[in-house]
Amino acid sequence: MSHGLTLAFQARTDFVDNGSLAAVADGVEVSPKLPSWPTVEPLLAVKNVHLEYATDKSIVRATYDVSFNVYGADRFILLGPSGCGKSSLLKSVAGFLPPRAGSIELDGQVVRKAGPDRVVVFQEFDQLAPWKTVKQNVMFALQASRTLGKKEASERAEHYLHKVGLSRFFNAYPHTLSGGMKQRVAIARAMAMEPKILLMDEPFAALDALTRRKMQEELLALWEDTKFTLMFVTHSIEEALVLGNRILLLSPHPGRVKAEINSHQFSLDSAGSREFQATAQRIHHLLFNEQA
Ligand SMILES: Nc1ncnc2c1ncn2[C@@H]1O[C@H](COP(=O)(O)OP(=O)(O)OP(=O)(O)O)[C@@H](O)[C@H]1O
Repeated sequence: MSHGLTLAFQARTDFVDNGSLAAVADGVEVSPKLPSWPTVEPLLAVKNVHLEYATDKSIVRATYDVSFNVYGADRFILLGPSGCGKSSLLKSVAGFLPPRAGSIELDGQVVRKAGPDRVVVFQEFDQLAPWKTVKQNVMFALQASRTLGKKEASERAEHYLHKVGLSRFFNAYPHTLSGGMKQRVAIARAMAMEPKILLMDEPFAALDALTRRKMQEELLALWEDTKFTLMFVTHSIEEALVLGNRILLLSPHPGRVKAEINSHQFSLDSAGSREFQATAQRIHHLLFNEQA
């Protein structure tokens, strides 16, 4: 299956990269100052964001001066070691964690709180209401957010449950589903909201390797189908390369931007290729501060 993006996309990502970032096309080149091309507005603009948590004893800095842009139909990956602030950035974009400094704008509007235009899928299998059926879980989000009335919510829920292969499970309760099926419900519920950006925080990390691979295939097939905008957190280099068209590399705690990489040329089929392995190796070096 091919999920590479068009040449137009390639040009776009190249000219919008910040010259101060190490933009590593194919994992190798640091971008020079680029020529002035027509401007394409980002869907999501994260500018100089510092994130902090105040605990009883101290202030924990989660990220330091992080900037990046996400464009429509990007599969944008946040990749970095444990504790570098990936989930915190996702939470901040979702509107749950206000930046200590800097700004986050979605479609030109400053993000100040959570909203139905940003929906998060988490890693945990207990994201679903256990007392509601699969279909009720999907409908609930649509109705509670006043996105749709009951009839339309029912139709939309069925539509997205079909898409994730759960047509036969509308009336099942979450405890009767496997981990992969629960994640499919969570994905259907999020997609049914038709958010401007779908936020995923290591959604497949708790699944066994075979199911994880299947879910990656399914997510890419969904993306081929609807070309939604995705921001996806992982600490797996392989998962980042397979799923993403652009990858932001973050340094260890507190997270800073190390580099931005174009990875649209890779697919699940290329995972064993020499180019894929070489790029994975270079990312590893970049992440851990070794000579690339
Ligand atoms: N609620 C919180 N209170 C205090 N500190 C927190 C809180 N949540 C996260 N942190 C701290 O912020 C930093 C970034 O955490 P975050 O969970 O965003 O990292 P991460 O890159 O997603 O890690 P992982 O890959 O392990 O999930 C860490 O030092 C973490 O201990």
